[in-house]
Amino acid sequence: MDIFAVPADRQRGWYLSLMAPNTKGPEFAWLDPSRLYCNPQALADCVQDLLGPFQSDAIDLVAGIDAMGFILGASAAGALGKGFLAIRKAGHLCVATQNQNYCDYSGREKTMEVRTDVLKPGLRVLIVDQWIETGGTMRAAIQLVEKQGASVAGVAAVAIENTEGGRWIKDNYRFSHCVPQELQPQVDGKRLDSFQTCKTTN
Ligand SMILES: O=P(O)(O)OC[C@H]1O[C@H](OP(=O)(O)OP(=O)(O)O)[C@H](O)[C@@H]1O
Ligand SMILES: Nc1ncnc2[nH]cnc12
Repeated sequence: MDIFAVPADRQRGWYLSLMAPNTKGPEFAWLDPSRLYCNPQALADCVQDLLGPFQSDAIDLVAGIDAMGFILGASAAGALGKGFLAIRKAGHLCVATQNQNYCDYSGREKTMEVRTDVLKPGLRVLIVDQWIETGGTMRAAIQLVEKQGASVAGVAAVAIENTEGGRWIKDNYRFSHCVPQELQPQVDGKRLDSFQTCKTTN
């Protein structure tokens, strides 16, 4: 697989085939999307697809979730000409923070935090993360933004799995993702046909 190759037609979600399957076992997420960020056209198209549904929406600030959400979030902020707020896993920020406990796909209890000197009522925030599986992580980020009185303008991730938490997000917020309808069953089944190519050529 040439990870820098770009197909001539660049069909919607073409870059999703750059995502790599988990080869390390059940303690890890079932795939790693981050190889697509190495291809500049893939990253640009992914960010454009994430921002498409928000074209006519007012967004004041983009928030990205620690860690991989920083990459897409900061890219989206740059594309929009807006600032970027880091929502962090707890224990890193040396300033006053508000915390939120949550549970993610790993089943482990976690805490995330955000600084208290940026968010305020009236601020419209687009929250970006790499992936939404159970939705626990994104829900915690939403709670942090809303607890400080800001509003969630939308939620964006490469994929939103069809889980209870994923559906809750789609039912309650404006959202975007990059998965074409015909690929969604593969995402929900946690196995992409494109993994076959990874296996034979990597
Ligand atoms: O919907 P959920 O079940 O809550 O899972 C989604 C979260 O899990 C992944 O991050 P992870 O914590 O693995 O960390 P990383 O971003 O540092 O890779 C992903 O990027 C989301 O942040
Ligand atoms: N990065 C990721 N890839 C796939 N599934 C996930 N579930 C949570 N994070 C994920």
